[in-house]
Amino acid sequence: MTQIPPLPARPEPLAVDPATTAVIVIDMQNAYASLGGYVDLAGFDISGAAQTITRIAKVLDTARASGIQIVYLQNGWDPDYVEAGGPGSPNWHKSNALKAMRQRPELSGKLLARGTWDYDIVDALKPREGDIRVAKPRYSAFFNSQLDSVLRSRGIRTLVFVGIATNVCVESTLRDGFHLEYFGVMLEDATHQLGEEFIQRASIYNIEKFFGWVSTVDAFCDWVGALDASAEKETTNAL
Ligand SMILES: NC(=O)N/C=C\C(=O)O
Repeated sequence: MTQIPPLPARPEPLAVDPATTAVIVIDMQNAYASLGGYVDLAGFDISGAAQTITRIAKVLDTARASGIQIVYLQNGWDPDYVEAGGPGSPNWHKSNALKAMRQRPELSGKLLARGTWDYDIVDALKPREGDIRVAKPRYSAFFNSQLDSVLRSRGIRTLVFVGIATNVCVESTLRDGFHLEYFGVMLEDATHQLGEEFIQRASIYNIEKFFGWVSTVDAFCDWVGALDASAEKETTNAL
């Protein structure tokens, strides 16, 4: 029986079984990754998003080809924003999408509402057959969502994170996953921050030091490729 090599990661290589691993795609929606989407309209620099999309596409192609489960998260609310909460919710006060719509009423109903272009996953990363989609109404994908039961019912133990934004929904979800006993690995070059570059480094530090492991797109894809090659060799030898 083939030994599964550990996934190269920082601060140390991590024992990962691809059969109990999911790639978690955080909020790769037009809102976060396209010009004219919510974060662009709210004044954030999204010039790094195009490169992030290309790298995520490589991770997803590799994962799909070797049967690793992919779970897409989609951030947002119903078209009437009931799920966003009213003034009694900190989300009403802190969500820059809700603030932008209050300041610019012409945007009302257009940002992060299910059924809008803003809410949709970007064209280059559309989910395929076999991928799972989970809706999330808050930064952490574990809150008020089906994520935990979707993962636990499939025996998933390791979460490989890609998506936007590193310092908000990616880090929030990885942290909550840690507290729920999931092993979280962030592919640093398949994520992008909201805010200045030092913010990305701060999240990487936090994850590496306290909440999980940090790896890269190439390291992950090479690791998957090596697993596939050794499984193929084993099959050939058994014939
Ligand atoms: N997907 C995210 O990280 N979102 C960050 C901010 C927001 O949704 O307002």
